[in-house]
Amino acid sequence: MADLRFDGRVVVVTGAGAGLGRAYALLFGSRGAKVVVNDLGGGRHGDGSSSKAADSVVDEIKRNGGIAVADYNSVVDGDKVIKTALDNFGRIDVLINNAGILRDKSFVRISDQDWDLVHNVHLKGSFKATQAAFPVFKKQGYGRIVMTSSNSGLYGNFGQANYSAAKMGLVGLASTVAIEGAKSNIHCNVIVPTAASRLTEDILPPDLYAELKPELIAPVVAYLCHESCEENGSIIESAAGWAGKCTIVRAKGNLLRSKISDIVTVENVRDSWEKVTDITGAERLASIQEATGQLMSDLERLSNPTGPEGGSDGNTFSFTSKDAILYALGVGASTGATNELKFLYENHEDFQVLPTYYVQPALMAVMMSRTTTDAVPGKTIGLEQVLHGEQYIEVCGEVPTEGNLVSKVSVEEVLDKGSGAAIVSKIETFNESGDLVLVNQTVTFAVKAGNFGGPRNGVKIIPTQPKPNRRPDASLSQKTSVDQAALYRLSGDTNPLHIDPNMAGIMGYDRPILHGLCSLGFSVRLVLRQFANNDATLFRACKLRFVKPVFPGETLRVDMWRENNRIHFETVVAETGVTVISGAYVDLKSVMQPLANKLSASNLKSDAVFEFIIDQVKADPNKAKSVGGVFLYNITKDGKQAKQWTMDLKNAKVYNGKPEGKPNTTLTISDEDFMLLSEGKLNPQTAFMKGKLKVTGNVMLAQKLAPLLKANAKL
Ligand SMILES: CCCCCCC[C@@H](O)CC(=O)SCCNC(=O)CCNC(=O)[C@H](O)C(C)(C)COP(=O)(O)OP(=O)(O)OC[C@H]1O[C@@H](n2cnc3c(N)ncnc32)[C@H](O)[C@@H]1OP(=O)(O)O
Repeated sequence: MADLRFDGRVVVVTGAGAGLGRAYALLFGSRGAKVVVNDLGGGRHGDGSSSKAADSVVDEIKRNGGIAVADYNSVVDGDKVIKTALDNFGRIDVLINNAGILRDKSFVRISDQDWDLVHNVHLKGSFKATQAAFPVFKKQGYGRIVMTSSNSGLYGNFGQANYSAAKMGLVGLASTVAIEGAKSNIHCNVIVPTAASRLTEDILPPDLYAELKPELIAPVVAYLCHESCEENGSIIESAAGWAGKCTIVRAKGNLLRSKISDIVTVENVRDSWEKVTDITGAERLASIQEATGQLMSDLERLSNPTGPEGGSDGNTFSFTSKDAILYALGVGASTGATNELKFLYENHEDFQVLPTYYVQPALMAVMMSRTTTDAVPGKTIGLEQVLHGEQYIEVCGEVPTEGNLVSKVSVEEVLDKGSGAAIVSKIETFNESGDLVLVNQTVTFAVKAGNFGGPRNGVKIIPTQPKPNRRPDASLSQKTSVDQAALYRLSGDTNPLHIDPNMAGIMGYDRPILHGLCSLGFSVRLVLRQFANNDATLFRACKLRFVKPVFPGETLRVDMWRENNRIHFETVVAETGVTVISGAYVDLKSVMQPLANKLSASNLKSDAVFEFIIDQVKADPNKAKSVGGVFLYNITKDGKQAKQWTMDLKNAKVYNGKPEGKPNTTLTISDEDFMLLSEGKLNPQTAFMKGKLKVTGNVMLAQKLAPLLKANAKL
């Protein structure tokens, strides 16, 4: 590989008259850089000044065929140092803040002057020079900065309180400069050298001192400043031909209270101290956002202390009909929609819980246990990095419409997906008699938790299924509300990602995203509407993958394909055309047949209440005068009694008598009668009997329908 060169680059090294600074300057000079050799030429305690030190290094560089100029300014006037570079070479690419002095004294003996001088040279000097160079770097979209810290700063050292404080200050300065510069390709790192220099000559033992040649550290600093080096915001320690990255780690720690309403007592702290200070499994946090995210995670856990870690009653999920109704509202059920009142009114003769509500006990159990957060080896997964990846739910027993359910969570496998980890959890849920009634499988996608060496493909994960290769058999759309997530979260998933713009920002979204389970609830409900006449008892199972986020306010279009009792579906955001749920299906116990099939002789002989869909008329938003509606009739086995009917007359206000229908089917009615129908003042059966509502086109439909309705009318 080619040598790493700095041709055309201008490098400023402060304190370059001797020691490390000199070694840096010589190395950069020998690699083609134009070097500004800054040195005030003072003593190591910050006294005096002379041009000698800088001049001799400049001479040395020149003797070796390099290009260099001397600068004698104090770094406290950092802008002047940078000006020297600009005046002589017209640019600056690299700044090494290296200048330093010592004023060692035991802590109580440090005078204000000792403190100020040390801080001025190390911390303020680095600030001034960097601040002067920064706009130039920003303008040219390139810059490399090195701050010089010390083990004395990282760990403390007797007699160096002023120096330690300044050196640790440089770490903070570099961390923020690194963040602010990143988008302009400005990198800022910290070097922690241990070298033989005039600052260390009487501190280190002589034989060790001899081994600590600055020339062994200079290549590390030079590499950090090369355009090919991507390191940014790091602390690199180097000495005697060794280098390693230093980092600050945080213990797993411990919650000091059980729930949000508790206070923290001194005794709580004492009792937790062992866990607070146990650094087993300690982690490096990548950013302040990660720290905030984990804090939010903890607050979440304190606010919902139902799990074993929260400290109360395991994975018991208690719910009433009110909770199920709140959920139904959260996933878009409406009293204005055909046959959905039963999901919203506890006194309805056929009150039902939407089957997807039964993912709630599973999700709550997963969120409240540590099984997911601790699933990836060597990492603790924070709430700020989890997305709902996939979901499977199967109703395998009698689930009550209110009561208690107990769930058991186990992690089945953890998949290494590169960009993240997919944590596959199985949740079995039991009713109060101990019978297994639900099986859920949740795939949690932990962003940036991949590459841990785990398997990529699972054996236990329930697979998604590709959609059939044809146009959808049916599509239904529904717009979510801008407050959809605000409403949905009241059902239990209070993850701030869905309501708090800050949390959304931490996860890289410009606004909060909708709960995956809310999109799932909308989608499955529309499948049930299309193929199960909204009968939740026909639901058996469902599987899907969340492939892209949904934002509250977007319209969900559910495209459906029927293959026997399996309804494949895909959910797309209508406004953008982006697929948000894929590989999905709902398995029904049986599918409500289209009218023509339903009217077959064998069905009529059935003892069961006979239900059928007369026809489905799709609303066409592009045609203001079309009508959307589902005509639903329930007729007893002998076909005599019309038990119930409903018309969904959405978009009907401008109806002109000729709605769009399925091919070959036209429903005809006058404007006036249509309005009466929509207001519930005219019964559809009466309308049909009186010839006010005509079904034409679909001959079979019309022919089979007429005698039935006539028979009813005679009653
Ligand atoms: C502890 C508490 C538990 C908490 C549970 C959840 C709590 C809730 O409050 C959280 C939510 O509701 S979040 C909202 C719903 N979810 C979403 O919006 C996620 C949408 N999906 C995405 O953005 C991407 O798929 C994304 C980001 C997930 C992946 O995208 P990429 O990183 O670009 O991955 P990609 O390159 O497409 O694929 C890489 C490998 O990963 C697999 N994969 C992709 N999406 C997946 C998904 N959704 N689930 C599972 N695996 C997924 C790919 O198949 C690929 O693997 P392979 O190459 O082996 O096929």
